[in-house]
Amino acid sequence: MSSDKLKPVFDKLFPQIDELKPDFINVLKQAVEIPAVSSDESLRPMVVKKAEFLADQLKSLGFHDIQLKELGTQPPPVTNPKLQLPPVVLSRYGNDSNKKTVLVYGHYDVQPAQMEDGWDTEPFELVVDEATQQLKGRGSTDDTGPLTGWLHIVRAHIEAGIEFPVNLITCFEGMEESGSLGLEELIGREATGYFKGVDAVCISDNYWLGTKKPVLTYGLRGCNYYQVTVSGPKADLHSGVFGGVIAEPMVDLMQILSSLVDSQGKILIKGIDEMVAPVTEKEHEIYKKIDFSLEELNEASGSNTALYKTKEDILMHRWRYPSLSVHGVEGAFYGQGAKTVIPAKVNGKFSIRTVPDMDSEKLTQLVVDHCNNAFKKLGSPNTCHAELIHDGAYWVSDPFNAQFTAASKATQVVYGVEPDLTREGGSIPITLTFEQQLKTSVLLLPMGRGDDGAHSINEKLDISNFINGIKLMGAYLHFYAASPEN
Ligand SMILES: C[C@H](N)C(=O)N[C@@H](Cc1c[nH]cn1)C(=O)O
Ligand SMILES: [Zn+2]
Ligand SMILES: [Zn+2]
Repeated sequence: MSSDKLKPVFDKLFPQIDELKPDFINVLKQAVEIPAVSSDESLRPMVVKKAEFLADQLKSLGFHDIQLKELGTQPPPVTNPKLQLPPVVLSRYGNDSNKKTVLVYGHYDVQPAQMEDGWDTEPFELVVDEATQQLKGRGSTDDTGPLTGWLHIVRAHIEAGIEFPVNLITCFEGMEESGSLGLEELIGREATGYFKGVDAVCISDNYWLGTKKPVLTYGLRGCNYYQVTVSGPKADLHSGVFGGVIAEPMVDLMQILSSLVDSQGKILIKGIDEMVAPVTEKEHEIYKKIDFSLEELNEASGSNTALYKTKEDILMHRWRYPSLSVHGVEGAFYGQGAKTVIPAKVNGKFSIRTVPDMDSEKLTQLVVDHCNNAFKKLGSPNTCHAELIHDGAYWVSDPFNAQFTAASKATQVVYGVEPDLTREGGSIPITLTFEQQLKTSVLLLPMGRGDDGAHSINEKLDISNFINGIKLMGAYLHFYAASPEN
């Protein structure tokens, strides 16, 4: 359908969204205040509380068949073997057999955040910064802001008296930041149940490449997350008494971790490069068209530490090559001051972003063998164990199908430009499962910008991205509803 035919709808809908801005920000504020950190076992009740908050919101908007689906206990490694996974929030808005059905996925869990990390404001308080016109707080862009956008677009239709163009199903999970544990099985179970008849899946959980140009995303890297544990003495020890006398786990761990990747970002584990799909001639054309620069990367990272200088190299290393990042060490001294301790047991955490055609199981075998060999070479009397914590698949799709066409038209209406077609360096582990189990296409429709600081300190969402992002969701649903194909 042409934009002209939908103009009367947008002329009513968009001013309504503008008018509801304070209410939308208020709902986001309440949601951000719940510290739903999925990786912190002690905060699991908060993750559940946020699911209940969302269920209440959905109920008040008239969503029906709202279900908090339990996923059972969290599999190891976990401290509390009885720890329950947070529920998946399923709900429906509309049930008209003449309309298409769109499933929207988002995650209500967030990454950890503490003032000590260097935040300027309390991470679990949404700060409306009038000077910068930004919303600041953990989850503002990843993914509480975009997730609540789906609720807001329903509210705007109700208030404006506009018929909602599709049947909507929500699938909001609370474990995305921790590997989407349990969700794959739920989708398998519900493919012919709750999710029967889904025509398309839309996910708003990634970011524009830069800060100015909207994008639609057709690819994600996967993520295999590992921990390597080195254990020695029974308890932490005094380094004056035992230093130089016993083998230190932390020293062993540092050597294992430094054998994984070099300072140029080259992965040193043998056999990985051979699994990566070769670069094609045609591929180079894709990078040329993308609006991005080294300067934008430097601005977003707040540094001049880029490993690559050209746009093509940067994009290829973000999108189509694997990377290995070392995240941290559990069990080691990390606070201020000068504690003279020898940690007894340390877990090094690292992950590998995966790309076509890497095989997750084969990769894990290579990683475990590499860590065991690196440890063996040390001749240490300590013990070492390397294991996979979770894995999530990479995903690449066709960016010219009916959903992408609808979203491209919507972007032109809302932002006045044709979006760039991008891939994402991050991961949304469940994307491929939706595509395969529901046999539908998946569209990634990002709301925030590349400099939003997701997973970092001072995470923000520009108010204009929040409001235009909600308009974009609405326009996409209208264009998709009117498109002749699925
Ligand atoms: C892109 C998305 N918003 C996100 O942040 N995903 C996480 C998913 C993940 C995988 N393992 C742990 N978390 C990410 O890319 O890190
Ligand atoms: Zn996310
Ligand atoms: Zn995230």
